[in-house]
Amino acid sequence: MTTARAEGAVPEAGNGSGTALAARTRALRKVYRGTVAVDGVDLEVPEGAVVGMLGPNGSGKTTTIRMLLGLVQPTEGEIELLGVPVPEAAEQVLPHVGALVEGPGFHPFLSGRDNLLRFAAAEPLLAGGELDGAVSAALERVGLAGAARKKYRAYSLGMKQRLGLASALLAPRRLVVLDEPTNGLDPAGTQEVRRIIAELHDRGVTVLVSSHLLAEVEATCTHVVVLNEGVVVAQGALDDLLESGSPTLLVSTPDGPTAVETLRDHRIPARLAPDGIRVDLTTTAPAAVIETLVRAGARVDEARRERTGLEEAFARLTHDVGDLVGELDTEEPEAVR
Ligand SMILES: Nc1ncnc2c1ncn2[C@@H]1O[C@H](COP(=O)(O)OP(=O)(O)OP(=O)(O)O)[C@@H](O)[C@H]1O
Repeated sequence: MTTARAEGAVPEAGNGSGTALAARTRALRKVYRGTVAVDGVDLEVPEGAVVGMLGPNGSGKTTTIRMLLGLVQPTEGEIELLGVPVPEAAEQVLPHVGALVEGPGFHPFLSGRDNLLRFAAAEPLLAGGELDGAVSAALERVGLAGAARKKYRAYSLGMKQRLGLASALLAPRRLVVLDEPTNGLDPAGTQEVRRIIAELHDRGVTVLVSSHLLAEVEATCTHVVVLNEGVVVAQGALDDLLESGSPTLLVSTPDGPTAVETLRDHRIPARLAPDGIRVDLTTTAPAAVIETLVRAGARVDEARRERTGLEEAFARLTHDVGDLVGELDTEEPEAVR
């Protein structure tokens, strides 16, 4: 992780706890007319980290992010941004926080550039003489310089998303919060978001990014927080999460169902995978798995050890697919969005 200094001025208060956190919540809860959206979330976003927020639909990601930014009032709980409590000190801290959330309120009949100029004028960290330069730099950074004079209503979904990103980057930030930043972007746009996140990270800016794209999170984030039904089911360094799963052996075989049944008979947990079967190696060595299968007459085309992928860890934590070591489900695992 980088130790580079963050952009911009440092807010006066620090959290004084030793481990600096750019954002943290305690027992954060939100209930919407009987629906518990967020249920006691203790979030920790270390300074300088790129934290990916993952979770199935409706798990509370957007609600958590909107509470952090003061856009939704919590039912209960505490929030600190950059070491100071919000909403109490929101005015002091929010200028240091850039955000991309749904519905940023751009004017449809103004150009992208003029929309950004309006936003820039409201940035306490930008002086009047800096507005033009800040807007040009932000447009350049998100690849919109060529379409800066086009009306917002003529923008494609991807261009609108880029403009939202540009508004998050208008002023120097210490924390940037991005809710689904790659929504509506083509592969090139997705690549650019990845580059922008890496660039922010290099400058020491903390990034909190929600995403459904597990591969994206695996490629860009240093830390992960996984939400399920409004509850944090895992958080910490990405590498720790990836290492926490059981080692598995991926066996390519045309005899999947029989192979799984055979292994179960030998008390070796396994389940069907799209490309063969996945076998839990917690208590069994790969050689014993292969020998058991071959003896039972199952064809083994290939066998290789797998590092636990984020998708596997995510599925395990949110129970979106059959539990590898639990009751065997011979149906295809449900796809993870
Ligand atoms: N304004 C609202 N009024 C009522 N219920 C809401 C509101 N916003 C969210 N919810 C409910 O709160 C729960 C969490 O929603 P939230 O949008 O935070 O989840 P999410 O993880 O961001 O989902 P997605 O991945 O689909 O965007 C859901 O059950 C949702 O229906």
